[in-house]
Amino acid sequence: MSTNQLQKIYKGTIIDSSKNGTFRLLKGILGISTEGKILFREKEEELGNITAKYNVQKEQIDDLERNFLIPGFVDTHIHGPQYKFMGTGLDLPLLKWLEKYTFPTESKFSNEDLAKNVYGKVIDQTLKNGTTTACYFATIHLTASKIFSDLVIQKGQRALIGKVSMDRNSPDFYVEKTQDSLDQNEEFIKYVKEKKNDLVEPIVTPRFVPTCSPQMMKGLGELAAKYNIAIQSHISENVNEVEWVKSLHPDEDGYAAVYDKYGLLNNRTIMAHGIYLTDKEIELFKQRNAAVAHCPNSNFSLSSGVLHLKKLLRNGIKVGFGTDVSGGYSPSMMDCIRQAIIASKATMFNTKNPDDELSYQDAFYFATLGGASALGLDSKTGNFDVGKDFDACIVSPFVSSANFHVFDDDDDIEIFQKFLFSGDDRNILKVFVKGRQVI
Ligand SMILES: O=c1[nH]c(=O)c2nc[nH]c2[nH]1
Ligand SMILES: [Zn+2]
Repeated sequence: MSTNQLQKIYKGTIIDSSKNGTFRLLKGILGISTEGKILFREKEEELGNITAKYNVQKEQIDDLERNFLIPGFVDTHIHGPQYKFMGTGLDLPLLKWLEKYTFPTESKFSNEDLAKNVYGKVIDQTLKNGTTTACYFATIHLTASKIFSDLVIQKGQRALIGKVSMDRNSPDFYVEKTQDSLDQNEEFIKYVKEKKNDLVEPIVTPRFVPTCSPQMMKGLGELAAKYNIAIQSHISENVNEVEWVKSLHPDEDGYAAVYDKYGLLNNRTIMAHGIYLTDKEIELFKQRNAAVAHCPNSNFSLSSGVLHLKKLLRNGIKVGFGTDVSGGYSPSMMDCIRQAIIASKATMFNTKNPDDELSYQDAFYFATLGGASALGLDSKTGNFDVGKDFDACIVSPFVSSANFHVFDDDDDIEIFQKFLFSGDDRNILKVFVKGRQVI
């Protein structure tokens, strides 16, 4: 291997999860290539051999000292435009919340200046919080969605972006005609694909069954198949929503069956929430190898309910974590980790089964590699396996502004837990996506 392929070596504490979800803490070295890929992941003792093999220069070695390296977070469900009202309007349950706050705000994204302003800020804010991959909903507006994709590319985040589709049961100021929507979706898909940016992809995005007619869902299923792209939507988040879907589709065998009928439930599908999925629907998810985005902050904030995460996992369902800004009030995946752990404890209070609790190690996995797998991106990101892109955060537990302190007798695992539960973006010093420093 020629020497110019090696860009940099990080030496120090490297924390991630293995493919099977095992928590790993390595005192080691991580080699990054000039293309931003991971060249090697070795124990520190190998530094001498590696130095000789790659003719490493001193200035190529970055000693992390007491800082540590973690994979960037993967937010599998976030609404870019809703960043505008994040932290407000959490007094209503889903359907009323959509009507009173969400649709009026999203409808304003016909304004390109507003789109530039809000989309720029949500990308900056999530990157600052260590989210290197985000799966975004935009709005129904084609131009604003294009602006969103341009900004993501410019700022260097890895992302899936969907122009939202909705042609029924929507206010007259925020609704599309079916064929117009399908045409504009196709234009958006082509627009993003033609950028040939290997970090950003389009994703087919029916808002949810109540706002999408059968013709719309059928057309979107066909677009996803034609362009071989991913699909995202919402499912079984709220009891009234589930009842509504039943009344709209009385002949179908459940909410998941409606998506399935229109080709929207497959191994590139990620559905947010899934709190009220029946056993039969979980089985259908399993058969289709579809994923669930667990959004605990939103589930609490909109009083939707508590997902029985471990039940999905025991049934072999792929799961990622999502902030669901702004049903969720935090853009941070560390908040999501904490709320997922709390949600699992709430489940355990009911079931009395200690195995229903989520460990911090597992929560960290779902916020990184688990999310990448749920989005079909695990060959590229999610941990520090050789050959993947270097999507990472350098974390410092020692910044003076931090929300916690480290004491002399704290070991690495304790320091990591302090960061995970009590830390925040002040501890995230640098963020990289495919080797490019984006923060
Ligand atoms: O949390 C949610 N946020 C939304 O914007 C939405 N739309 C449909 N269902 C939804 N759930
Ligand atoms: Zn959502």
